[in-house]
Amino acid sequence: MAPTGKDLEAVEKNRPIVISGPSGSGKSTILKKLFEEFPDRFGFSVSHTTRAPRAGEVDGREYHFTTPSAFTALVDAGGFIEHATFGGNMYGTSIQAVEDIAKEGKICILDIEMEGVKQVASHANFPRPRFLFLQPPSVEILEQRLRGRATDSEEAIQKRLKQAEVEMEFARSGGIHDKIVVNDDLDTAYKEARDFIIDGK
Ligand SMILES: Nc1ncnc2c1ncn2[C@@H]1O[C@H](COP(=O)(O)OP(=O)(O)OP(=O)(O)O)[C@@H](O)[C@H]1O
Repeated sequence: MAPTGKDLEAVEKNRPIVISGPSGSGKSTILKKLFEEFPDRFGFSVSHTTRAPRAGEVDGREYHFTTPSAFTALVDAGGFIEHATFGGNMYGTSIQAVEDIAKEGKICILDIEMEGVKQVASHANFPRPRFLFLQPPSVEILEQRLRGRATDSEEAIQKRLKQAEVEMEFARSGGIHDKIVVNDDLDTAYKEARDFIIDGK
């Protein structure tokens, strides 16, 4: 569905924030603190996916569950700000889903990976969000944190570290991000991220 002028006005008023950064850089940790401090100010958009719902998942809550043909039709109609295929399933953030958050008077937070960031930044008619990049202090510290999190296999950790180098180079040279926050001391990084998100500083 094409965006309506009125809904995009709401998006322009409550400009979404794109947060990106290597896996393990601390995006979830920072966002958790932000939502604790400001419980009503932000929202996550509901993504579309072609994967089957898992037990307990509700259409329109965890995801908008969609057939591949409906998904492709929405891609062709320019209805996504970003989309990608992972593990054989399509995922995407629709313009409508972001507008739904903005219409509630909330700022939509988009936690997306590098290819998605490029798509959002180059979208033809979606108002430009504000882009925040969260950077680990070093690849060595990132490795320690990924190991400390204990959620990934050795193979996954190596893959994430390699990808982290690519993403950090992209942030340095891409010219997209409005703010880069180095997540060394958590409280300091949180304050910097919050100042950017809340006050635009
Ligand atoms: N400033 C910090 N100092 C020490 N540990 C931290 C800091 N920030 C985050 N961590 C820890 O690093 C690990 C990775 O953080 P987190 O899961 O928030 O990363 P993420 O960017 O959301 O990763 P993913 O993209 O894989 O979801 C977690 O165990 C978290 O507790």
